[in-house]
Amino acid sequence: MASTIKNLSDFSHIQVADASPYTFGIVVSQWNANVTGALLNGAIEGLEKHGALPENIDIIEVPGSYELVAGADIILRNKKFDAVICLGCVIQGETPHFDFICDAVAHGVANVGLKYNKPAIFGVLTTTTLEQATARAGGIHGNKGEEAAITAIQMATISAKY
Ligand SMILES: Nc1c(NC[C@H](O)[C@H](O)[C@H](O)CO)[nH]c(=O)[nH]c1=O
Ligand SMILES: CC(=O)[C@@H](O)COP(=O)(O)O
Repeated sequence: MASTIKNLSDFSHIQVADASPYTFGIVVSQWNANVTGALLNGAIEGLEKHGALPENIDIIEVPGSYELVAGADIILRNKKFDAVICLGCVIQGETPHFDFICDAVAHGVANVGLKYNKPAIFGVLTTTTLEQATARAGGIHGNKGEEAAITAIQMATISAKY
């Protein structure tokens, strides 16, 4: 398995840019709040560790991961963030509902970034178990929220150059 015993959030191999010039929007879903709360903490820590100013980080909550796209659209329509981070946790149940949500959110986040010409980062866990989710929200496999924050910084830096 690709992620077996690996910390997926190890960024020691890259030079992360200075985040202080940039503004960030974070949209976080309330479903599986224990997990998404840990993702949010990881994202905030990741941004501030690399210089992002607390006053340059706006956070909004939405009900579920499906609403992350609408939330990102709303904040991008009202404020020119340098990047938006979408954080959620979708855990598979008994029906294909999981597949529809994950597909809609993945494509929706990509499309909202293109719509506003801003980096929109997909920081959504899509797991078959709660244990897999917690392992990726500050557990043995790192923190997907921190990963999303680093990605947002790097993409905001690239976007600012072109
Ligand atoms: N089952 C999960 C959901 N379901 C709710 C949807 O995201 C959405 O809010 C609803 O379909 C109304 O539009 N959401 C998650 O974030 N995680 C889940 O595991
Ligand atoms: C991902 C979901 O919406 C999931 O929690 C729904 O569970 P189920 O497929 O058993 O209805």
